[in-house]
Amino acid sequence: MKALQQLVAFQHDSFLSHHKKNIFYMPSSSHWKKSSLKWSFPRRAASRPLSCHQVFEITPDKPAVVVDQLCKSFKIEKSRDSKQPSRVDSVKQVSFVANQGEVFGLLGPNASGKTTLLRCLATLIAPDSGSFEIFGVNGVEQPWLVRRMFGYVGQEESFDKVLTGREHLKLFSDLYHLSRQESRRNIESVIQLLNLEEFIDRLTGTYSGGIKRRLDLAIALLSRPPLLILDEPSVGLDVASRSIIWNVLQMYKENGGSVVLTSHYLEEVDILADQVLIIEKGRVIAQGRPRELKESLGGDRVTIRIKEFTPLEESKAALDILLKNDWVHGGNINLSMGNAIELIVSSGDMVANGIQQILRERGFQVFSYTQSKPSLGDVYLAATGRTLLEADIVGRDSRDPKRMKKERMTI
Ligand SMILES: Nc1ncnc2c1ncn2[C@@H]1O[C@H](COP(=O)(O)OP(=O)(O)OP(=O)(O)O)[C@@H](O)[C@H]1O
Repeated sequence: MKALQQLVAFQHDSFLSHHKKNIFYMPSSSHWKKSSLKWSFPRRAASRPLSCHQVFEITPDKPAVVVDQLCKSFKIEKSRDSKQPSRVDSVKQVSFVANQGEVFGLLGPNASGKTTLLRCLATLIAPDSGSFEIFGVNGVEQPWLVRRMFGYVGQEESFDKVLTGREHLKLFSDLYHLSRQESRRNIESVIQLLNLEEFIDRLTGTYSGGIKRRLDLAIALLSRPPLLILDEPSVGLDVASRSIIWNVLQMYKENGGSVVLTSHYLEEVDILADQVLIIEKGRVIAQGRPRELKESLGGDRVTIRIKEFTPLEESKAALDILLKNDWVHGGNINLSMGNAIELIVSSGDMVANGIQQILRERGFQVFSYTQSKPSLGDVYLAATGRTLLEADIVGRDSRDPKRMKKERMTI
């Protein structure tokens, strides 16, 4: 069923096989060198009206994605005596621009609206209001056209257990209307690229989560789209699969591809994304280049643990003492890190000695002390007053997995 949903989103595409005058991107890594696949992005003559089999031109002056004031809410089922509202506003007036040749990261805790936003972009659900463009084509007015421009990897599993990985790739290459030669060449290339040789002729029902995710990405890359839309591409993966996926995304970008991905891994967004949009409860709370966002906070970040697991009262008492110094600009207790004290302080080595001395004079031990430049986690904390992990726990509680699963099955 899930496979079918994904297939339906892509079955229109015969245009890819029509291009002969494409730009070719020759990959540089060893993966890509051994691969015969050249990354080719389709072109369109801008003056011509677009039709189902029209040739596209991805003009360099158009951003990959422009989202303008997008809103999406859902009706929720509830018990008669429930005091909850009957609708949930999943995405509230979100706007952003994702440039061509860049990775755009949507970062947010559970239930913040990331998947809903991506499903709107992937034309799987229609927004209630607002609009979006993909390479200059309006996705609300012409969803059948924008579907040809991206590969989509959703969060849910989308494989038929009784087919092998190779059979899935063949099925999708038929749905993309790739010529026999293109199909053979592209299938071999994506298998090599995602290191799938060992698994590709086994039934997908026997695959681990990491291999399934790699096959998902292989399918998304099969038609060589200029844009990838990826919902948490590395969630729950082992280190090896995660690094393969990260490498492939880096290469894809270096070769001119554009990516919009969601994540609630700060590290993933920091490593991969050129631009980041932080979203909470459906609203944009911060947006920019990761470095600029971090630098805008100023000062250093200090994390202190009084004990390995400090009682909350003890951490609070120590925090109160430290906040009295004018070189401490702010602080909080990180409950998800054993009640560690987190501070924003003036930069400099003197601070480290000062803090530890003050704590010892007041009878506190210092189990561990780290001082660093601000991270994306600090950007999130500064914008919301809580850590991403704390927000994740709250968000997880507000979800109704059964309802969401049912919804996804019926779209
Ligand atoms: N089909 C649906 N029906 C009702 N509510 C929904 C539906 N889809 C999403 N929601 C609600 O919208 C909010 C945002 O959900 P969404 O899945 O977009 O968040 P998310 O940031 O992707 O979360 P996660 O990281 O856990 O996947 C949640 O409160 C969720 O319960």
